Amino acid sequence: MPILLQNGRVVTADSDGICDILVEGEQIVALGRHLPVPADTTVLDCTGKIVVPGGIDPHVHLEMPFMGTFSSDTYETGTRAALHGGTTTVIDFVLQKQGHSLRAALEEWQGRATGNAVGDYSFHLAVTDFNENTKAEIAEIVAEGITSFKAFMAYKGSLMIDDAQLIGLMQEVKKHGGLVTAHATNGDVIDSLIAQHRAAGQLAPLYHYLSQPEVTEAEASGRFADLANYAGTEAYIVHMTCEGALNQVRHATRRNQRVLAETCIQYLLLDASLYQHDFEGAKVVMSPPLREKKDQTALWAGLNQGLVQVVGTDHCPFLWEQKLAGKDDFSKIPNGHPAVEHRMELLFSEGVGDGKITLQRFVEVTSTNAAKIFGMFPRKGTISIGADADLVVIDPAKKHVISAATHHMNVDYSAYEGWEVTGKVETVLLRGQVAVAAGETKVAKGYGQFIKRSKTAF
Ligand SMILES: NC(=O)NCCC(=O)O
Ligand SMILES: [Zn+2]
Ligand SMILES: [Zn+2]
Repeated sequence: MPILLQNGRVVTADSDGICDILVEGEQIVALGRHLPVPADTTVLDCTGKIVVPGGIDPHVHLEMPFMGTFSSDTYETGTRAALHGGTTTVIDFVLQKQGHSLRAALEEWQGRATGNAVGDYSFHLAVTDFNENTKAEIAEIVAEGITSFKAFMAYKGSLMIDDAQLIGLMQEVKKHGGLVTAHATNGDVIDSLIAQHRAAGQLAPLYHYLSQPEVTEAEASGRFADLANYAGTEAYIVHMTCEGALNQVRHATRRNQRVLAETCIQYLLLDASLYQHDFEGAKVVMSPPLREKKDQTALWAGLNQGLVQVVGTDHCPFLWEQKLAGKDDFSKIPNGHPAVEHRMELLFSEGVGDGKITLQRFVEVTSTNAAKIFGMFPRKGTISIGADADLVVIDPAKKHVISAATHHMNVDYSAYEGWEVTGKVETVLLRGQVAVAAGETKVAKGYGQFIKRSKTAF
């Protein structure tokens, strides 16, 4: 049955105006003022509402085996929570196990996702062991629509690759038209600082933060950019937190190099003062850690300067009970925090509402740029005829309070507990189906599809 979204303020990365949107099947079939209403059409009155493209969060970890446990959102709970916050597509990281193949890891992740996802999803492939066998697998992975790869420059012994592997990965991925992304922090220096703090009996969450000073991220970001420049590849830095790392991107642009950057909602809104609160700080133990106010200012500016193209979440929730594994030693606290549900509402409220970014920038950094960078545009990331009808209707004036008691993520706390935000995701369409309306999920487990991506870069 067709759906007509009538009279909303429809905002894309390059347009903004009152418009009707007609949806038939999975796609948008017409756009315009006062569109005729075909028989049997469901009409959604969007007067006074803002309609934006479905959000894309290119950085999530669902049911990820990590630090001796699994992140607590499954494909079902995580993609459902994402939909409630207007994120219709997520890109998760498949992690190769060192000594094993990329294929084995991909099959493991497909087993968790297939038939379970509520919202759409895709995969990046994290190469944790680049060798001749892995190298030979890259071409077929790209051909299957997994066109982005990740290097961890930290987490030695489980995920980290060294610079020799990194340059090899860049060269191979380049051959096949893919994109290399990196968790760009200096793992060796971090491990050394962790060891120093532990030896001194400094075991509280604060020392997680102090083990990853800004220089560890700035140095690795610069090294990643330099190696990509040598290899002649584009580079994408995930979860950038600080001014020092951003300056490395700025430096790269001066030699006309394309280094793309993603920050995450928490780095724009939360800061390192949260680590002072004894073990409570474990809720926001993540890598890299939260930083300082001056870094938040630099990141907001980076969004407006076009140096930071994407706001993701690095959604990687752990239940409080899981966090307690590090009660007596910060290095055992599972790293990560929950955010996938609130990225868009938080950025709308604190970014657009507070005048830090425009509404069109909001659309770019929550959806369009990720669709372009990761090869999903114009199927995803915009509102145009022929695009997937992934649409988010926002009531811009509605206030609501974030709480673990009401969120949909499978985690028993929120870093944003009690925050009042202005602007509420009211209705969400995913591929032509109403997926969320008035706080209820309208699509079932299994509705979410794997999205095969093209090689198209930004
Ligand atoms: N970020 C984090 O703390 N956990 C997830 C793994 C990663 O992205 O580094
Ligand atoms: Zn990371
Ligand atoms: Zn991550």
